[in-house]
Amino acid sequence: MPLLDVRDVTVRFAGLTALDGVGFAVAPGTVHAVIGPNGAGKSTFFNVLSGVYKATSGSVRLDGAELTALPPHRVAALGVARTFQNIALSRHLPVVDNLMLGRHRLTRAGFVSSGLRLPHARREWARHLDRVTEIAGFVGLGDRLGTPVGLLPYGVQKRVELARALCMEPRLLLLDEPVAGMNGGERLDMAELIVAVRESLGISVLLVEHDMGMVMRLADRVTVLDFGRRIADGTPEEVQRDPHVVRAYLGTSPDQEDM
Ligand SMILES: Nc1ncnc2c1ncn2[C@@H]1O[C@H](COP(=O)(O)OP(=O)(O)OP(=O)(O)O)[C@@H](O)[C@H]1O
Repeated sequence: MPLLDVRDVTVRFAGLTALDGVGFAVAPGTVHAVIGPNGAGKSTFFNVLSGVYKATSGSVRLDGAELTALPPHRVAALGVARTFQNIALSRHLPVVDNLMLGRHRLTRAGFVSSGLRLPHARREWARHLDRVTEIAGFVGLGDRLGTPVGLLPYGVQKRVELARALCMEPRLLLLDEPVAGMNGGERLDMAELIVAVRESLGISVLLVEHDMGMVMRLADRVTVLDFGRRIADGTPEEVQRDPHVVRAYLGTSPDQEDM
């Protein structure tokens, strides 16, 4: 059974069909990319998956559970965590606080609101801090826990965002343009980290990305959207050869073009 099963999803905004009957499946333990030219519907799709937009019709299931009508916090509780195109972190807070906020939905005592007055809240906080420290080490932020996020280089901030999503202990991680705005070295580091997330943690990754080199290297499977429709779905090699895809990208070969 696929981890994520997307069927016939349509999203209409007053007069405009942003997604038109899109379907595909994400297998457990894989990296799956969604690509497409500007305006193809990729962000809309991510917003449907994370509960920010409601699909006009169609269904999205995670391990059989229907996500389609759920608000974002319920989708997150079922195990879908996401990062954003533009960094969405508290810049003045240290890395550790940003990561602890990522754990909030997992807390029973609600250590943030209880202000650590109760012993069981303090114990729970310590347990979460251990796990946050472990995750920070995993993404290479072990020595940055006390640094305010705003003082970190851009590429490192993107890692903090990914770490915060991991702190939610997701089964599926949605990455919205994880290497946008990064330099070459930062891109390679991020690619390595995404592979590690899949291989060491066994978490499935669904990413939207414009950097074709990255997509072709990383993804096990690629779904291509154009004008809200799915025009191709397959391995990176299959998709690169697909004439619909080549045409959608204005006749250029996808592996030659940073779209
Ligand atoms: N909230 C909204 N209200 C109205 N139209 C919207 C809304 N969000 C997206 N759209 C429209 O839906 C279409 C798909 O947009 P979307 O942002 O999903 O594409 P995209 O593939 O993510 O593009 P890009 O690569 O430029 O980020 C576009 O025509 C866009 O203008």
